[in-house]
Amino acid sequence: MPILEVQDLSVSFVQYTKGLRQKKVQAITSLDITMHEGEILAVVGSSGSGKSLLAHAILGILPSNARVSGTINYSGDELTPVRQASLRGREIALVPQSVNYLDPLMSVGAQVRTSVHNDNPVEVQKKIFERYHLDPDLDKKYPFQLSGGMARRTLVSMAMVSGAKLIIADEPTPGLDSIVIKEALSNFRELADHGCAVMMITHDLGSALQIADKIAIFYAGTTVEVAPVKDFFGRGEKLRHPYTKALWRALPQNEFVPIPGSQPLPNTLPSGCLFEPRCETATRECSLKQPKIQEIRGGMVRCIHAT
Ligand SMILES: Nc1ncnc2c1ncn2[C@@H]1O[C@H](COP(=O)(O)OP(=O)(O)OP(=O)(O)O)[C@@H](O)[C@H]1O
Ligand code: NI
Repeated sequence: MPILEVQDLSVSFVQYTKGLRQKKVQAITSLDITMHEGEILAVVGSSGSGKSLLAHAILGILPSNARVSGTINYSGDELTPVRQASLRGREIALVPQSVNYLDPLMSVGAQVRTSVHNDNPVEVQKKIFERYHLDPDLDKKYPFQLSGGMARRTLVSMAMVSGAKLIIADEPTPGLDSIVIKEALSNFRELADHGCAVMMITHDLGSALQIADKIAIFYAGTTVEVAPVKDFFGRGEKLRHPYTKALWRALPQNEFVPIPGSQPLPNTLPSGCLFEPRCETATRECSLKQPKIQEIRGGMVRCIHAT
């Protein structure tokens, strides 16, 4: 049974423009994702593709003006707002993208200790401080006294000690030095090898391929492909979606050619396939309606021409 199953998730925002006129911003459209225990799934997509919103939808921390539809199941049962509140920080932990999520009024050590649920908080906090090269003196300091890197290491520590079964790490490593990044990534691998499911959100396909088992490619608020890491080789012959192939070929170690054009904005989405305006292999049919996600060769893809 999957630990997490997101089906047909859509998230939109109503914005008021001049004269109280309403405008709908469709940030996530019909998004599907499945995760299993012991698995690291990397969610890869460019800025604005909906990665953080997916994380916030799973944790139940979307802003109040968000309109949500679709279902999210955790361990076989629906994640209702009540369940989200009771599982948050315990069974489901977030490493947030912004360091502003630290509580400004609580000392750093206390924040890490309150994240420990199944063990001795004082000992666990000491150990994790050592592991992430956080000075013992930081215990009594407050978030505003930390550098950006220290704050980020604190956030990663909090998820690591939580004992969560599902960890969602939203861009956990920017600004960290390479030793700490390696430590954090090997920690995620260790947790996954002990049965935890880890969702690793990043815009960097190259680093995602180094640690994940599966890659979900996001584009303009939906999953265009979910592929096992082993499919990323050569010229991308095994990949299923034109956007995934283009991203793979755009890596510096491959052809290093950028993809022309840009991702559509949430308030001007095309009515057909969201990638159609930039797709070299698009046909007229592609512009008519958004293709459904389908299973092909052990992966998922949203393209009518995929084989
Ligand atoms: N509160 C909000 N009101 C209106 N639009 C929003 C709101 N929050 C997010 N959006 C829009 O939803 C889209 C997806 O945002 P999201 O933060 O999930 O992107 P992301 O993939 O995490 O990007 P990044 O890599 O920059 O963190 C963006 O276009 C953003 O402008
Ligand atoms: Ni984000």
